[in-house]
Amino acid sequence: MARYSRTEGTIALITLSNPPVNALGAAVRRTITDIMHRALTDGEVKAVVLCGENGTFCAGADIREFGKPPSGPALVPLIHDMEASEKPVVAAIEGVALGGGLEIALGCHYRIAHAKARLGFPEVMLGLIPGAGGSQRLPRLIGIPAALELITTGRLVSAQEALKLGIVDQVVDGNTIETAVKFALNVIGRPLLSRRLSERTPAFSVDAAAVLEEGMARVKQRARGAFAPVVCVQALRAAATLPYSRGMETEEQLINTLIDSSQARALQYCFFAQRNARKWSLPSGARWNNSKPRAVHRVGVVGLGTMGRGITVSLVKAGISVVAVEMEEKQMDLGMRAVLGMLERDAQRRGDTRPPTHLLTFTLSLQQLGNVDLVIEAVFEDMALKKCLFTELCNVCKPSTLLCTNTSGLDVDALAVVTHRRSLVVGMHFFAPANVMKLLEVVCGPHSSAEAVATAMTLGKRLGKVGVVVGNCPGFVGNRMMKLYLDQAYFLLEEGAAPEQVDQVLEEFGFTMGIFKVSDLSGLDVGWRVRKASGLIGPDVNPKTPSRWRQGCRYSPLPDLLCEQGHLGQKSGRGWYLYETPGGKEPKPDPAMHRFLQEYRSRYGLTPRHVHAHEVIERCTYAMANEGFRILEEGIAARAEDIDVIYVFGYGWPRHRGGPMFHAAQVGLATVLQRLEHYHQLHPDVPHLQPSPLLQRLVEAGSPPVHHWREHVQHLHSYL
Ligand SMILES: CC(C)(COP(=O)(O)OP(=O)(O)OC[C@H]1O[C@@H](n2cnc3c(N)ncnc32)[C@H](O)[C@@H]1OP(=O)(O)O)[C@@H](O)C(=O)NCCC(=O)NCCSC(=O)CC(=O)CCCCCCCCCCCCC(=O)O
Ligand SMILES: NC(=O)C1=CN([C@@H]2O[C@H](COP(=O)(O)OP(=O)(O)OC[C@H]3O[C@@H](n4cnc5c(N)ncnc54)[C@H](O)[C@@H]3O)[C@@H](O)[C@H]2O)C=CC1
Repeated sequence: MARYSRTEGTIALITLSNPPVNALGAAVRRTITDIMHRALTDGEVKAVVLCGENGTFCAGADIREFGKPPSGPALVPLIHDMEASEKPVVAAIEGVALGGGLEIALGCHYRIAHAKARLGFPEVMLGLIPGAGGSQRLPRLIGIPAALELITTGRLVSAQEALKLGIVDQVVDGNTIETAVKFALNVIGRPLLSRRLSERTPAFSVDAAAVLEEGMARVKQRARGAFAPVVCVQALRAAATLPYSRGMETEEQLINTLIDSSQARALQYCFFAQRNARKWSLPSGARWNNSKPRAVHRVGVVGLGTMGRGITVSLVKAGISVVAVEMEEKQMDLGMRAVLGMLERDAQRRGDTRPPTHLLTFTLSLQQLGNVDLVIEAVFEDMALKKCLFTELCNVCKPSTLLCTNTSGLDVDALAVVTHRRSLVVGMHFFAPANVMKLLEVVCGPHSSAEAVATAMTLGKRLGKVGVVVGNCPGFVGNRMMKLYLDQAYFLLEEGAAPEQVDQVLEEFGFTMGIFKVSDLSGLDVGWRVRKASGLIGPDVNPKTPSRWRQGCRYSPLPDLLCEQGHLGQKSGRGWYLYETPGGKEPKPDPAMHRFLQEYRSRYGLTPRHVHAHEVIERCTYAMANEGFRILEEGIAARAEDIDVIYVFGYGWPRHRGGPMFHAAQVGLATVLQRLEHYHQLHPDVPHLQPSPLLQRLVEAGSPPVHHWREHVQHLHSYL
């Protein structure tokens, strides 16, 4: 919990000890409070050094305790007593000093940090503000503008940046604790008044008022409905305008508005869901912690289009050699320029003079893949083409090479069976732009070996991705749910809504972008090709089939009609919205689209009605969650948390709403069930609105918490 020892005769050394990150659980707070008191009252002790065990100072509050009844002493009195002491207290910061950990360090009179340490207030990412004086002390130390930026974004700073900002007094490369002890010996007896941050007054100028006002406007715009960033600005305003003691009262009032909020719960859920996603397991019993990944030094990327380029950039940035293969000269040239441009811009941003281009080889010949450890295929979404390629790759690559596909929804097993190395085939489904988006679905089929899954997950981690292992089915998890979301959005247009109305509601809910803007951005032709390939449109459709009916259920031909007219989205200057030029980025509501929708509705005898915002949200999000329950039941996702991680990191789902499954739980499963029943009654030709059996069973079981849903899956399936 925390250890007390004496060194150099007069120095008390207090070591936090709560692996893995020395989080400040109740027991730790109790111990540290007791031993700090002992150190501060022991006449023989002249100074105190506070450090953490195993190279980590402290990652802040124990997040697992949030939401439970409070126990143990609070941090505020401990920090206050420490700061008020006449004995110098020195923080020796290694690893991280985050949240409550940094608040303790700010209560110390001096801070010495190791060169590799990182410091920050990530509370906002958990739906909170620094609640143990951090919002009042940091601005007194580094000024309002810098504190505003750090607290509202949760950004961590390096030791070097912390030194520049004035958060730490010294950065060391060697032994931090020894340096801190020497430092403490040196400062014994010096006056401490100016070292007590609570005694300082932040200069509140007209400038600071403007900074806070601008900060509030910026934060509100970026927050997408999240409360915590806004409350952070309010806390900083208190720091700037009130004496310290009143500022502390305000901080307490403000954190109390957040601590039990549904947003804080959702964000804290996301924190653990993201970490739990790494803990995959397969039906064979293979797991993340008993499966050895293969070493990957050299990767082949086949296809240098939109996805191949981003994947190549991610790999090179992680220091991995890439052999990029295209099928024709012109595409290779375009791809090569795009990749080099992205790397150049990235190097400039980071202040590097040269991008790591020595890691790149561009070629038109698959033969150059003989020596790669892993291939990522990113050619057109065409099964016949991919099968040919996999057969060829099998002949060209060494027998141990893993063959991965970036398909967005095709059958990974069907590709595995054309190879002589089925166990070495997995999906590595990146999201566009692949060098930016964090999500990686690792698609595991019945043949995929644990080693292949472990290698793909480990490679994803090296690339800075959040990997989630999913089973193989059309669209996997993300795109399978996305299809139903899109269907609902099209149906809402048929029934009377406009694209910009649907998007506005979704953006107010917190999505990064409305679904129609996303569709314009990705290109309407992407889905068009998929629908053609799956026989929903094209020559295979019986000419007697009604236009709004396919495969036994309601179908909307709206996107097909737009594609036929060449309205493909941003790239063609027109899609669901109008753009100034082809390639334009600014969507404008399109009067021609409104006329088109009117004509469409009258052609099919649809009477338009006013669609309420709550209906947009309910139909889109409950349809997604309902499919999520089916996905869980089929074992395509192992946990509801995994589905949520996929939506938060790959589809712009608002993190402060936790993901579609968590959202359903927060709304109440009984309500979701009842609303789905209602919508299904109104639209019996839309089978996916029919409540899934798992949802019904969960409601019958009294709506258990998300972590217990898996226990209600009737037949644990063989996928995951
Ligand atoms: C620390 C990291 C940067 C490490 O990253 P990495 O090396 O990549 O490892 P991870 O896989 O992320 O983590 C390893 C392992 O540790 C677990 N873990 C990490 N951090 C925490 C944590 N803070 N609490 C619990 N567990 C943690 C993680 O889950 C992993 O576990 P595993 O999956 O089982 O392996 C990185 O982890 C990170 O960024 N962590 C989060 C840091 C963070 O957000 N800190 C801020 C926390 S909030 C805070 O500190 C606020 C306060 O302290 C203010 C206190 C007042 C607020 C009032 C609250 C009321 C509480 C009740 C009593 C009142 C007490 C009082 O008033 O004082
Ligand atoms: N675009 C997107 O948003 C996403 C696409 N995907 C998937 O990624 C894959 C690639 O998609 P995009 O990059 O969008 O396609 P794209 O059309 O932009 O690029 C495909 C590239 O593959 C090249 N190619 C085709 N056959 C080849 C061959 N035999 N050998 C070498 N190169 C060949 C083409 O010349 C082209 O440059 C598809 O399977 C797609 O479903 C996955 C996630 C998102």
